[in-house]
Formats: sequence, structure tokens, C-alpha cells
Amino acid sequence: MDTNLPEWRREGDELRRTVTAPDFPTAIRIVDEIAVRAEELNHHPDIDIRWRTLHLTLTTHDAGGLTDLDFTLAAVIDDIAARHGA
Ligand SMILES: C[C@H](O)[C@H](O)[C@H]1CNC2=NC(N)=NC(=O)C2=N1
Repeated sequence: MDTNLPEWRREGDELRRTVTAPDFPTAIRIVDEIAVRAEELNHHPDIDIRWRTLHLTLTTHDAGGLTDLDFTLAAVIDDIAARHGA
């Protein structure tokens, strides 16, 4: 990555990251915290929940590609995940 986001991979116009939480309730708490911050930023990830594993995809639909908001939200998600031991 060209930014300091080693957990994320770039696939076309998207950033993707997998988060593995310690257990399912923690995974849901992570999603809930992401939801709060996503609303504040008015920027929303696609989230696929599989037991304690979250597959997150970021892109800016309005722009048809990646913008600063995607990289900002990626860093926010990294912080939330780290605080939950994920
Ligand atoms: C109208 C509103 O600002 C847009 O629909 C926002 C909402 N959240 C969004 N989230 C994401 N990931 N991409 C967008 O383009 C986007 N657009």
C-alpha cells in the first residue's frame, strides 16, 4: 500500500481487510462501533459477517473509486479492531 495500512489490500477500486475477533459478540461490538464512526463520517463500509470474522470492503461509490475518506475509514477501523483484540 502507498499508505501506512498494512492490514489492507487493494483490489481494483476497493480496499479490503479481514478482521478476526476473539468471539462472535466481540465481532458484533466491532461492527457496532464501526457503524457509529461511519455515520459520523457519512462513509460506510460493506461488511460481511461470518461468525467471528468480518470481511470489510471500502470504496467511494459516489466517486467511482478510492478517496481520502476510504483511507481515513480504514485507519478508524484498524483502531477499533485493535482495541478489541482483533
Ligand atoms: C448521499 C451520501 O452522502 C452518499 O450516498 C454517501 C453515503 N455513504 C457512502 N459510503 C461509501 N462507502 N461510499 C459512498 O460513496 C457513500 N456515499
